[in-house]
Amino acid sequence: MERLESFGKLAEWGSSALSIIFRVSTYVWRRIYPYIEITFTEYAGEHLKRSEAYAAIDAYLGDLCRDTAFRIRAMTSNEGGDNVVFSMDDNEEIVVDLDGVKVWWLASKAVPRVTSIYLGRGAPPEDPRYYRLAFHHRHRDFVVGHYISFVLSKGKQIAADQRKNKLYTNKSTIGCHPYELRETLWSHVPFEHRAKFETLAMEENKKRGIVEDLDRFRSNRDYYRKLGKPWKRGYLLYGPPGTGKSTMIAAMANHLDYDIYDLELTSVKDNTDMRKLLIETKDKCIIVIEDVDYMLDLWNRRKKLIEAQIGAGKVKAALVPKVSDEESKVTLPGLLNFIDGLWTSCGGERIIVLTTNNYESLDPALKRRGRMDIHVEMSYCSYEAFKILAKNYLNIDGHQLFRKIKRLLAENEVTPAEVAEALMHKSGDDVDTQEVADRA
Ligand SMILES: Nc1ncnc2c1ncn2[C@@H]1O[C@H](COP(=O)(O)OP(=O)(O)OP(=O)(O)O)[C@@H](O)[C@H]1O
Repeated sequence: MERLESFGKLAEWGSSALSIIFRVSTYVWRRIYPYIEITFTEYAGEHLKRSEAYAAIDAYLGDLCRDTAFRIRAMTSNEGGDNVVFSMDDNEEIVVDLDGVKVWWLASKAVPRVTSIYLGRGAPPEDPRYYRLAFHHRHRDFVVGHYISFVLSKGKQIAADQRKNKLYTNKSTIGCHPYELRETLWSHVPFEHRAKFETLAMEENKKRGIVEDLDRFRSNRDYYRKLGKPWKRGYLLYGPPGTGKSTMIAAMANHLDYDIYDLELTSVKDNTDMRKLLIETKDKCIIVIEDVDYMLDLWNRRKKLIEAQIGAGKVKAALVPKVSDEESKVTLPGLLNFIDGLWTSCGGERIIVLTTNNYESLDPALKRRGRMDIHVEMSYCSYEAFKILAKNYLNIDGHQLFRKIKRLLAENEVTPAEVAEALMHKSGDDVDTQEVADRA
């Protein structure tokens, strides 16, 4: 017993002695080498939120880890699987030599004093990880004035290069018990569509107008804030099948570097679930509802049927047959509310795109400006659009047959999809103009 006690005391003295040695050596080290230390926990750059600044530093340091292989501790593969993302491990240190200016980066983690279990919903607790940057005080101006902003912009660029946009689709909520526990209402895959505005077959001035509108929208955060309006924009794309509506959405997402949420309305149980889906979307995204006329058509037919039954005295209003549990009960007012109601103010930088093959049949309430700000007609293939497709598929700017094709396109209605198909796997010498015309 006595032995144990003396052993305990010895251990206690040992740890106090170690702590004193550590403090003295730190003090002496600081006297010899007076350095400044910045802790990046609450850092926010001029135009960056805390999380964005942290992500940028993370990416910058991860990239440095890539060059110094012996420092790689944590490796995570992103969802594409073909791009390995490196990051610093806790308590790991990286020394960066910037042409004679030495800086030390240290990754650390705040250990909570009290152990707690987080059971809440919504945002998880703050990330306890943080970075420390140390440097000699004579480099203060360089580090604070130049290096940090360099790290933020470089890190942002690296993160953008690494990041793959995602294509989300909603899981069906029809037939689910209201209390069924679900991790998320959306599932996603990497978005691989390579469509760009440059390769989109469309009149040049129309295309330029859309690109300028998107760029204006993206940079207008303060403008929307000043007006007190939700930072969102509605696009209505209409035209016959195969004129490039889906291709245009992909080009928009690639241009803005946004994720796509492809909302399948027929899988949404009711308006409440639609609101839940909206709340789960992240900022900087395009929410797409394709073939909205199909859904509206369903509602109209259901409404007419019920009205006819009431009119014929077959049923009383109170006894209107219930919609089957297998069908979506989303309504037009629910959709309108989804697009511009209160719920859209829960996030920012969102674009809503509706597509339809039947513009005329759409309810005027859905088409009204302010709700759908930009209406874009995707039309049959013009000669100008054909030249873009010829460049895409055959890499040619002109050909002896172009004049004939111009005439044929003016006389026939051919979709860009049909032209694209005719040009596929052809070389510049065997373009079958008759095939283009035959498809009309
Ligand atoms: N304007 C276009 N520019 C370039 N390619 C196009 C264009 N329109 C169609 N295509 C080609 O045709 C294919 C089908 O087009 P897309 O799916 O974008 O048409 P859509 O209008 O969305 O059709 P739907 O109404 O049937 O959904 C695309 O994969 C693309 O290769």
